[in-house]
Amino acid sequence: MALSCGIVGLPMVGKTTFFNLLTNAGIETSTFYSGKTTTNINMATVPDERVEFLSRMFHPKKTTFAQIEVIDVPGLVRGSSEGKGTGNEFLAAVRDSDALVHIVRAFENKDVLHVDNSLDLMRDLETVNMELLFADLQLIETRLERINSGKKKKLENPLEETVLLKIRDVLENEQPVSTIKFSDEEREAIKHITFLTDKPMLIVVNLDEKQFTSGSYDQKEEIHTFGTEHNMIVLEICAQVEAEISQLEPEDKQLFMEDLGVKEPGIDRLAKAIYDLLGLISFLTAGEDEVRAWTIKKGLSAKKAAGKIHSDIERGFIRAEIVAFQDLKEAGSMAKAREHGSFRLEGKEYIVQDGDIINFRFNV
Ligand SMILES: Nc1ncnc2c1ncn2[C@@H]1O[C@H](COP(=O)(O)OP(=O)(O)OP(=O)(O)O)[C@@H](O)[C@H]1O
Ligand SMILES: [Mg+2]
Repeated sequence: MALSCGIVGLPMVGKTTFFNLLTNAGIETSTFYSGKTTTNINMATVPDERVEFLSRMFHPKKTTFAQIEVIDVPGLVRGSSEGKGTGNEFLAAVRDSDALVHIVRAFENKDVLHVDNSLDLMRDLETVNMELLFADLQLIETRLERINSGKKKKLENPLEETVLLKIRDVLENEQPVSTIKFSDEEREAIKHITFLTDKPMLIVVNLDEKQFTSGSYDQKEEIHTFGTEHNMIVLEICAQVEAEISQLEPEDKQLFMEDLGVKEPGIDRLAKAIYDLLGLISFLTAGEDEVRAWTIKKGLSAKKAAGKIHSDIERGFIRAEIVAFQDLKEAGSMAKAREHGSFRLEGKEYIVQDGDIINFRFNV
């Protein structure tokens, strides 16, 4: 299963524009708030110069980059607890995602209405965070009702109700679930429920061209302080211009990016931030058939990493033959890397490192 991230934010902040930028989906955006209720789901390719390098070296039949599933839901409106708006219902679509990308609007654009009629990043951030919190509260209420409706009660883990009540208290004090320390038993009792306010979150500030090139905008400091205090990465992008640039021919692309002062395209920076946030790394496999990047949790053993490719390789694992990407790149060819003694044979307990190029030896 691919890693997934859900894009949330107020209406008209550039969520779909950002989604298009990441996935090249070309979904129509508009300057007016249509109240559209479509959820867009598509895959974003994680750019990886190592894959490109290996692909040039091996000329494989197939080159496969890592992918991230991106889910774009309609904007959230304040007051879902009082039944306002429809966007909030669509949060169900992002409930199972691995991380949330929270877009806030900094861009000035007279043609695009702001739902609260003014620009205020901190207010907007708060509004959306509160909606996520309400959605979690609603989930708890529904669950508690079901438990207390009698029939189900004896089937459930008796601890579940206690834990839910504990979480409800925290949410009612306007604190996210992520602030709660659970014991292992408590985690176990609620493992079938996922909370939006428990998910790793990335803040993406959507700037206009002027703000982006100058690097300054109102409340910049506040938002970065908020990010630091809440363990959230803050990324600044100019979704609209970057989306336009991403449609250009490669040569023009480079030119316009330099013009805008973009050193790294939005998707590169987002992917890095998400990998960072979730503690992920990539290892690579390379051969004449396929060059491919695989995404795993940091700290995984070689045997477990093999299972990512196929359960047979995990089960029949013998050894992993590994060369670090950097060593191969410096050597220039597999043969040279071998001459330099850069190849290592590692056992099943070896902890896979980012950029390891691995050839698994196995026996089935
Ligand atoms: N960085 C930017 N600078 C200027 N205008 C922008 C920027 N990003 C997006 N816009 C404009 O804002 C408008 C709304 O964008 P978009 O449709 O992506 O928002 P949305 O958050 O998906 O809205 P909804 O909640 O209705 O789905 C579009 O006209 C888009 O071109
Ligand atoms: Mg949209």
